[in-house]
Amino acid sequence: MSSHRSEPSSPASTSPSAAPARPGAPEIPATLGRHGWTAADEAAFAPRRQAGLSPARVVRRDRGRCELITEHGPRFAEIDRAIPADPVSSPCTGDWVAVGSATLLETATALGAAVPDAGIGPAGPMVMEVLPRRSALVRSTASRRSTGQVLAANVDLVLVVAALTEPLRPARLERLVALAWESGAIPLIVLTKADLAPAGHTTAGPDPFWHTALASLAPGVGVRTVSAQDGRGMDELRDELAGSSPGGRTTVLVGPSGVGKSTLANALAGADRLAVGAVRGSDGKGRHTTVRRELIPLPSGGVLIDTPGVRGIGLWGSGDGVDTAFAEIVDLAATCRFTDCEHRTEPGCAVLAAVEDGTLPERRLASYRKLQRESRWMRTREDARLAADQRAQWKRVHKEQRQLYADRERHGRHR
Ligand SMILES: Nc1nc2c(ncn2[C@@H]2O[C@H](COP(=O)(O)OP(=O)(O)OP(=O)(O)O)[C@@H](O)[C@H]2O)c(=O)[nH]1
Ligand SMILES: [Zn+2]
Repeated sequence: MSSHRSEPSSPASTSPSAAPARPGAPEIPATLGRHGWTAADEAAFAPRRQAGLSPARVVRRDRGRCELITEHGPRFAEIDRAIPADPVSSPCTGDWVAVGSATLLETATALGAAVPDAGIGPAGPMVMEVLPRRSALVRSTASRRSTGQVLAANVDLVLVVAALTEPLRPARLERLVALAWESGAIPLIVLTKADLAPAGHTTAGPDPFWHTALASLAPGVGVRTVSAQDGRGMDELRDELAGSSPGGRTTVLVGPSGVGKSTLANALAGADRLAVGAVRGSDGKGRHTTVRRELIPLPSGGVLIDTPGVRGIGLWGSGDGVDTAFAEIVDLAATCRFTDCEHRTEPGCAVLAAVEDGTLPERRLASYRKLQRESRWMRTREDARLAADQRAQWKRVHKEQRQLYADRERHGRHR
């Protein structure tokens, strides 16, 4: 339902040649440049190139293989067995990977008769290495067997989406913002459906009530007010996503159902997102069927990652389930010598003893600590006095909101 009129032209997305680079900087393959690959990345990759590898970005992860954007366009690739298969180490959407060639025989063995149709070609690509991530959105799992699942990698910007037509939900927003910070990305709150919101929400910022509320629950976090319906705020948002660095930013959308994430993604991505079906490699050799676009280069610059897993991240639980999920550690901790034991260096620590004798996997303790940090952050935010202040604030905000809606209803839908 994109209704924006002007689509800022972007040389990076239309130029068939390599993206412009600083003098002396290595050339960047155009397809990769559109997906965020920079001259600095290329320079760092040089030794791997010399070893015959080439860079690619993971668009989608299927069970046994990946869909990649390579310098020759989209490709399916197998994953080398040397890469650990756990949900943290193995490639996920947004990862940059080093790709080598599998022999036809290996490919054929792995994929059977599907080889020619899958467009793998005579020597299909093989993901040999996941390059170091600069950020990772992780879904923590309560499962004892894993420490979490990486849902998206190398994300720069997390758009925490909320609709102005719904009451502000402080705890949820805080959790999503915390999650964004935790991932290594930068959160940006996007308030949608400004066309339906009370007067006072402008491109420059939300009305004073929301503004005060957001400033206290997400200090230092930018806020954008948009409407995909009438296009307001969209150009500013596009600029934000494009960023100022050559590769543009990689952005994800998070937030509950119905706040307008799909609508926003469509407005940002234009027709690109709707490209469903056969995609032909730029060399004309391979034919690929793209079921769903989950890593989308934006016409105005930057890359959008939009996967169902990422969208819903952080919407379950509230961080206080940590102790339930790690009940055995809580039990052990009850027998530590010191009641305020942090299980780090304290003498008589039952938790460390259990790690020592192998009954508690160290990984599990690390995971517990990570989640505890997150939930401690939440608790700080929920400090009693602050919470009371905030409650009063929300009451004012909601009252004001109701009043504005009521006025609007009375005076018709005009401003
Ligand atoms: N008036 C108005 N309606 C909007 C706007 N953005 C989204 N909507 C409507 O809000 C409803 C929900 O939007 P979606 O984009 O499907 O929301 P979503 O967050 O993607 O929801 P899920 O797909 O369930 O995650 C749809 O009916 C949209 O048409 C907006 O800016 N203005
Ligand atoms: Zn202890």
